[in-house]
Amino acid sequence: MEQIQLFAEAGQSRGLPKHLLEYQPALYGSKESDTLLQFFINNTPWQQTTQTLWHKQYLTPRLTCWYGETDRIAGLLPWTPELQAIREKVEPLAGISFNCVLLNYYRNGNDSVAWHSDKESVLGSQPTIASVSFGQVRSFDIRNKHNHAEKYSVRLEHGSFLLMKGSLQEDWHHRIAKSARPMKPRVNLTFRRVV
Ligand SMILES: O=C(O)CCC(=O)C(=O)O
Ligand SMILES: [Fe+2]
Repeated sequence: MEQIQLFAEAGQSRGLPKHLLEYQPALYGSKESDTLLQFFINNTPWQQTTQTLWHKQYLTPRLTCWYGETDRIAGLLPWTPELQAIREKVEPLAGISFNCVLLNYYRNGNDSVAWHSDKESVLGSQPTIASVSFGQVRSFDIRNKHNHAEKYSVRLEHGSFLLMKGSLQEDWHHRIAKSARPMKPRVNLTFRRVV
């Protein structure tokens, strides 16, 4: 029997469930990825929101910004040419169209996103989400909600593409963990379709 491979050095761990995640390392070449990383860092009106945990408010440990064109979410900024271009590149790979995108800015290893799934009702059941990453390679971990021992990790490289689909949001949690090692900035874009 094959053993689950955890935390591969780069790219996707062996045995990554293909019906849940599709990984493509170089959607963008490294020069273009450098330009896009700097562009998004410098030209996005980043916000640090708050989260409530056990009746106490905490700053979300990363910066975020929403863009798109749906009435179902308030306060979306209009698409920019740069985001439109990326959207047009990922839509054929995803096989669906997207109407909003969440930008995440992880400034260093202390920035993170805790275990969660993206299963807001506005995304419908079994949403397909396209994720594009620029900058520091970070580990994207998934673990089965019903069996935490079942887990995988993908190292999301500069310019990479990851498609989340099927029952990923229903049956699995995902996260970008903090790192004790020094980490350079990373920007991630998750394209979603609000229905
Ligand atoms: O930064 C990432 O790769 C994941 C971000 C994420 O999970 C989200 O935006 O919901
Ligand atoms: Fe997520």
